[in-house]
Amino acid sequence: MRKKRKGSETEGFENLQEDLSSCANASRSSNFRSHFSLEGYARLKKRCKENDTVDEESVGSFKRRLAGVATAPPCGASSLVSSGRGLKRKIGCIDVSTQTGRKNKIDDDYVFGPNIGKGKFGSVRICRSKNNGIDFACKTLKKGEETVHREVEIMQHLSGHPRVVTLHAVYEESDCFHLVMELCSGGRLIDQMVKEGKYSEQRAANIFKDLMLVIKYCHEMGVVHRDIKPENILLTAAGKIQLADFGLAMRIAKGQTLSGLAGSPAYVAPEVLSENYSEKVDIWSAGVLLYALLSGVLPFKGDSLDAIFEAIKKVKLDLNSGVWESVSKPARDLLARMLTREESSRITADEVLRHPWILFYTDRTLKTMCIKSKHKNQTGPPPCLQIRSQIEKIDLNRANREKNKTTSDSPTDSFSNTEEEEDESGVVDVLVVAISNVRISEPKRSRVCSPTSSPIEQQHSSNLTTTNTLCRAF
Ligand SMILES: Nc1ncnc2c1ncn2[C@@H]1O[C@H](COP(=O)(O)OP(=O)(O)OP(=O)(O)O)[C@@H](O)[C@H]1O
Repeated sequence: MRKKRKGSETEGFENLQEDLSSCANASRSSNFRSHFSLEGYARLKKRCKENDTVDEESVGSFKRRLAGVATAPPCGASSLVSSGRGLKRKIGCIDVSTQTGRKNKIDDDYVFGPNIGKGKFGSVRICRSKNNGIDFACKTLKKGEETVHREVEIMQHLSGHPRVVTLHAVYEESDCFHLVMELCSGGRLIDQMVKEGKYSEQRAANIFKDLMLVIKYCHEMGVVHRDIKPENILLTAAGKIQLADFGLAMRIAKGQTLSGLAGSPAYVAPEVLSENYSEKVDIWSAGVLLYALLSGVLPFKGDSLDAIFEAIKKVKLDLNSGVWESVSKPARDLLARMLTREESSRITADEVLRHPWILFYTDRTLKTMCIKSKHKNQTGPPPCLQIRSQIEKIDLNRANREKNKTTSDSPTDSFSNTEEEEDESGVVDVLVVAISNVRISEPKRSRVCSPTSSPIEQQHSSNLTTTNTLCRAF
């Protein structure tokens, strides 16, 4: 039987109504806002319960809070720690880092600059090292909630991976922690998505592969992030992603399940709503993000939290019509495998990374094909170049179609189906060539959707035309 662990994340958020209205407002300016607090919802639910059973609930919630602390394995105790980088980081875990901080005050070592972000638990400011003049981001977390201690500990545990925001130092004061982190000066992925709209498949796949590599790393290190969303994906100056905000992250051992309501509504997995879940929730959330990258809209929408949750539990997505007609079948196949409601059938991070769509669209695969083709003494351009130029042509055609759609007032000016179908079959052909040129492990059939027909058909039916005023799309 799986052990259950309860987080304390159902505590501490007062402003559900404020969250709701700010989300509604945000959805007017940018139809991709989706991230009002799930904790607020939990709190509201809890408050209703409290009216009936005040004493019982307060004792219960206190116990749950304690359980959240007590069950998080201490540094170095996780059974899931793989060798290498993570292990090295774990040796210098929170105590050592905090001790270093205790010798000096943060003002001795850094000069504070402007605020660059504000989160639930504190602010983020730029700070410049007095020692070497390098700029960092300093997140100051007020003590009190045990989630704060957990965030510091988990960042220590994970820091060192190239796609996790690096934690350089922790300074502890009587009432707060200062986390000195690598500065991600490229902003947040969400802002880029809002600005640029939907992404080409190649671009989406390259961003997404990096995200899945870091999610896989977290899971191997026994950590569930629980809040995967583009707001928490930062970009370096070079445009590479960095996973940030481990404020809701939890340690999890193999076979354990978690039970606290945590996450951001539009991205939350259905099993979180039943309060019994595992690290697979991150795969679902990443699937929601992939859907948004490829289509420009969020899959699960509603005018209230309850409506969003109903959609997450019940709506069958249609990946066959509308915007999806110009998205390749392998991309839709991957999405269907990630947005599978049955947790045990949902693909793992490793399987996502071995999916043909990821393998095909990421540069490494194209390079591999180039190297292979060199050895084959073929005449004419190597297949990788043919494929690359085909992809570029397809992306260009799509971009042109989109441009024409937005600049034209007349519906008759839109591109014909024939053109879209050509692109579609082009992509499929390209993938067939690619797949035949590289060795690809198929995701284990037993772990993915039901065996009868295409998982895409089984998973989805049209509901995307419903108009919502909240969290519509971006
Ligand atoms: N390392 C960093 N480099 C640059 N900006 C950062 C960095 N870390 C955080 N920020 C900025 O500060 C904001 C808030 O940070 P973060 O999400 O970690 O805080 P939080 O309190 O957990 O937020 P939330 O309320 O969204 O959960 C981010 O959205 C981002 O804009």
